[in-house]
Amino acid sequence: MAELIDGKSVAEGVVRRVKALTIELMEKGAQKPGLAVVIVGEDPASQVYVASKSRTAKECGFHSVQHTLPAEMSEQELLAIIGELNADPGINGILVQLPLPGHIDAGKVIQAIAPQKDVDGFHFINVGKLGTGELETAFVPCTPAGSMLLIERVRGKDLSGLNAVVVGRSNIVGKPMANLLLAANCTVTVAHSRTKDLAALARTADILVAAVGRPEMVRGDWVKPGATVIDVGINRIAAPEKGEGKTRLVGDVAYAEAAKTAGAITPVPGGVGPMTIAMLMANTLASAYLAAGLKRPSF
Ligand SMILES: Nc1nc(=O)c2c([nH]1)NC[C@@H]1CN(c3ccc(C(=O)N[C@@H](CCC(=O)O)C(=O)O)cc3)C=[N+]21
Repeated sequence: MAELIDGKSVAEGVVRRVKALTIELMEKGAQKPGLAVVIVGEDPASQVYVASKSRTAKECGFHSVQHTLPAEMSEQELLAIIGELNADPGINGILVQLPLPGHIDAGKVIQAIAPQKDVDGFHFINVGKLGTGELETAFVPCTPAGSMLLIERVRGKDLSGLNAVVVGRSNIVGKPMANLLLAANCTVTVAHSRTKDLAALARTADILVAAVGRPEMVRGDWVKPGATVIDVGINRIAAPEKGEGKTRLVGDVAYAEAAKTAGAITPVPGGVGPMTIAMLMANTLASAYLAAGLKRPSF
């Protein structure tokens, strides 16, 4: 049976360290790290995540502001708010919750965020830094950054020569994940919906990352014995066994099957999800350290 990778507990450790480093920063005379979370519209799932981000920011000792804006607001109004946050010296990190309503160009909004406050790591400057290995000053997207910390817990920091297969090629997870694994000396393959014989490819992976958004797509017989399996998916599916109208969360990996063969595997919930929020705090802290002219702490 695979080792269960406890993302919740690793995330709690990251938050504890952020909290301690926030105190150290303030002892040096700098101001509190400030995080602004912007949410447009009333999507209930988004509301839950945003509330959790604001709560964790407070727990870290941050200055935390939340802008909850009406779904009908114009792109221009949103860009004006981003401009104000860019200019506000009390704010080190800006996160605009995605998805945005259809009449707002998300790409335009993301590129309007000052790169040094882009704690999601979605701005071209940060994408380019990750792609060229400028990891000292890049902001790395939170989900792949958190996944990488979990992989390092199992396999150490140098992943030289390991085969990594990333299933999914999104800008938010798959591509940055592939770049991080490459920077750690893995041999990386990025698979997607057009990949031929995905199961056979997955079976070559010492590190298998599933980030496709398809419930339980990765089956037990896709997993190489001893592999480290990172399940990025969070899918809510019907759970009639729990009662009529009930739902449950599952990942992109069929957990019970995969856990028989894997060496280590992340659960859903309690795996990558909590790490995403913890790394948002770590990125905001890093931004505050850099703004104060200090070396950014590593995680
Ligand atoms: N600009 C932007 N940045 C994001 O990072 C971002 C976003 N937009 N939009 C939405 C997604 C989603 N996301 C999650 C964060 C934590 C959990 C999490 O903590 N999940 C828990 C449980 C969740 C539950 O019970 O519903 C877990 O996996 O254990 C999930 C999802 C960040 N996102």
